[in-house]
Amino acid sequence: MAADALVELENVHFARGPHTVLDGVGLRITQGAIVSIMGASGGGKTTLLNLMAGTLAPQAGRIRVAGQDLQTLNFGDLYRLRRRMGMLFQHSALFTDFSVFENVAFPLRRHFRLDESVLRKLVLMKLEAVGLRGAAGLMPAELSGGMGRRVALARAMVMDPMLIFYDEPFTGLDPISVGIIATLIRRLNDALGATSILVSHDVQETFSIADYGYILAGGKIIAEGTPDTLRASDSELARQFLGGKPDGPVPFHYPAKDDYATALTGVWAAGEAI
Ligand SMILES: Nc1ncnc2c1ncn2[C@@H]1O[C@H](COP(=O)(O)OP(=O)(O)OP(=O)(O)O)[C@@H](O)[C@H]1O
Repeated sequence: MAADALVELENVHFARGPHTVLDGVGLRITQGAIVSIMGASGGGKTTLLNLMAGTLAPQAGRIRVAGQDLQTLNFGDLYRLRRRMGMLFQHSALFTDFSVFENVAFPLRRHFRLDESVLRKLVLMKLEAVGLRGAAGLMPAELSGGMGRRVALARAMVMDPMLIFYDEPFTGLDPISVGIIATLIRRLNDALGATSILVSHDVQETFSIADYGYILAGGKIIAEGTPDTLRASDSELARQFLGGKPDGPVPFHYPAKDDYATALTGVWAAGEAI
């Protein structure tokens, strides 16, 4: 593995039954970077995150994280490695019966036996970093969507992870909250000396904080580079995706057996393709 690569995938194949999701994916994520993974819905981005986190295993290829080959790790070593990873999902997934403080404290309580005073310090430090120390005593139901996402961010960071996965962290937020979350992702990544991998459809916000990006289509990486390189990509697929164009290499129309005029006059059975 190259000296400064924290995550490296080589020729990774992953299928669900007969459906190939990833077809020979290779990528290299540099230590300290924020890297975005983009692509059309259902293209395998979340699958890719799960493979890097070791919660799914590929049918072929290699995945190395922090110099360790995930496929050769035993359960204990994989568990220890995964403890050094943080995750933030689209739905903040806060525990509704726990206060903000207890939500953020949860990973620490689960993995360590800490004095309450130490735990309190660690939790409040992370809540302060996301601007919500004052909300420590609130319940999740009392938070706005943006606040909830910030609490989830504090929880994802509370163990000082080396690697943080974000799956659609901006979805469902107003533009101000999106900007706050994006800024926090960059700031916390740099303050913790972490590496972040970000799946998002929000091209503008993602490119404002990402150092490098990959675009996934048809199970393969079809473009990669800095945000500027990707914006200037001559790949039609990349341009269609980044420009949000409804038609292009990914067609607007679901494939049909007949042309439109024939379909209007034809007869067909229920469920038959027309
Ligand atoms: N648990 C599962 N069982 C069966 N198929 C699945 C499962 N999870 C995902 N898939 C399929 O794998 C493919 C890739 O899904 P994945 O969620 O990785 O895509 P994605 O790019 O993250 O999509 P989106 O942007 O919509 O979240 C899809 O065809 C999806 O239907």
